[in-house]
Amino acid sequence: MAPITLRKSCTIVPTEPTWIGRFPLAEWDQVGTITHIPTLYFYDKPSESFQGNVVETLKNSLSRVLVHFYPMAGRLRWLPRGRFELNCNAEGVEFIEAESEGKLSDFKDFSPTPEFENLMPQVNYKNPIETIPLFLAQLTRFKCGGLSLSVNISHAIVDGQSALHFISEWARLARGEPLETVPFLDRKILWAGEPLPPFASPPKFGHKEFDQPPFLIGEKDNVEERKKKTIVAMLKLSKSQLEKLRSKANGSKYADPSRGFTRYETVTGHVWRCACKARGHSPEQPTALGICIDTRSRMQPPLPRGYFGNATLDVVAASTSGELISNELGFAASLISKAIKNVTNEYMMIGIEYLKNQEDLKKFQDLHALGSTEGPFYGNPNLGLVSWLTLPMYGLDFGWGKEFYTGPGTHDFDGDSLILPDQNEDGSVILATCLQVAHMEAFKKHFYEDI
Ligand SMILES: COc1cc(/C=C/C(=O)SCCNC(=O)CCNC(=O)[C@H](O)C(C)(C)COP(=O)(O)OP(=O)(O)OC[C@H]2O[C@@H](n3cnc4c(N)ncnc43)[C@H](O)[C@@H]2OP(=O)(O)O)ccc1O
Repeated sequence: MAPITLRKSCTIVPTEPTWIGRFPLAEWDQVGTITHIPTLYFYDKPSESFQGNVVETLKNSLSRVLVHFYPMAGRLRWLPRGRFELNCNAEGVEFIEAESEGKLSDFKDFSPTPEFENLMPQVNYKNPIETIPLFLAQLTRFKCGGLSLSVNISHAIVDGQSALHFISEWARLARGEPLETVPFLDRKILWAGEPLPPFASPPKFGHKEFDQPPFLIGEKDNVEERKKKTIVAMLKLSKSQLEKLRSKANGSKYADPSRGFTRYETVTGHVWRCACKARGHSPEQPTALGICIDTRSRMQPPLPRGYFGNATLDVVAASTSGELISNELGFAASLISKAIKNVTNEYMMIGIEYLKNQEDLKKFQDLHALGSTEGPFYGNPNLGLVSWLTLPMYGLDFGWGKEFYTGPGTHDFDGDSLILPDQNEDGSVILATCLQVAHMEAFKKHFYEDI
């Protein structure tokens, strides 16, 4: 791919004074992925009808949106016992301008490749955490007049729902529209920095997600698996392939006829089985599947509209490869469905209480990007499949039209997978999966042949 030249980098601060001070974070902010998550938006050359200056439009609206979302302009600060808090100090976010000699058509299918790295603002985690911006954006202009906008947002501050809330309000302000949903900033609603209310009766703990996920039989840790070379594939399932899989799952004795399996349960069950087959596990191999749940509507009472933070919880479905493969698809889907149903208000509160009582949170933090060998690992023999099916992913219009392609940035950790709706809105879905190179071809074969 043609080289990309970084032209300018600047710090954007809120356009008005914002609240300054210590901002306690919730337990869910401080566990799981605490590094940045990149996403990329590609735009055709802005049409003549767009009168403004692209860079100035982006920068001005960014500084205005930061007034409402001022935590994004702050910095993290480590606390004792593997905890951290936010310092709301309005130090700002980073905005980078770059140029490419290439054309957008050089990207064949926009599958994340190592070249994507140059389109994304990089974060150096070797720098002290207090110096790292929580939001970075890079605008790259291509020779053909097309643009890419990549944003890289700290998962320690927000989950997918809140990240997309922030970005879409940024775009609204850029278009000259008012804010649609004022962010709800107070994380005390999730007991950030505060004790939980007492439980009415002694809580029953059944949280498998805090256990170490299984290792490959014969290995005493996951060190070797973490070192294996990985590759990403974007695999499309058409509407008819989805329907075929769903009727297969719903036709099984494990299906609940009153409800049927959802797309997520069906596809995730299928992916889990295919991964076990492709990895060539022995039948007794234990395997865990990580499921990310948005708790906003599951909490009692539900979290306020616009809750801005991390409100997701990871839960686990567990089985053995032999059980998953020898049983029909409905079996895998039913394990996923049960793990999700298990998440009641009490379950979530017990989980938060458990984290509050931990001596150190480091072992629950996924510091992949730091090359750490600690933190949960959902690579072989496990898998993590996050749904982006209902995230408002598409249609980011800053005034020169919607993007023609949006996608996740690079992710190169074995087992990390996402399922997202196809941008064409034709009822198909895309699985973005990262597996070991040694397993990917067999996985693809099963993924399509076992439908
Ligand atoms: C930091 O910067 C970032 C971050 C990110 C991204 C970060 C993340 O990945 S955080 C995690 C994002 N994902 C979630 O939060 C998961 C949300 N989904 C759930 O919690 C789901 O409930 C589930 C646990 C995955 C289970 O899903 P499902 O089996 O589909 O069951 P239901 O949710 O009950 O749905 C049933 C049925 O209803 C449809 N539906 C539900 N909600 C909606 C909706 N809002 N709109 C339309 N339809 C909805 C659902 O699709 C189901 O129907 P099907 O036909 O699909 O069966 C990124 C970028 C950054 O910068």
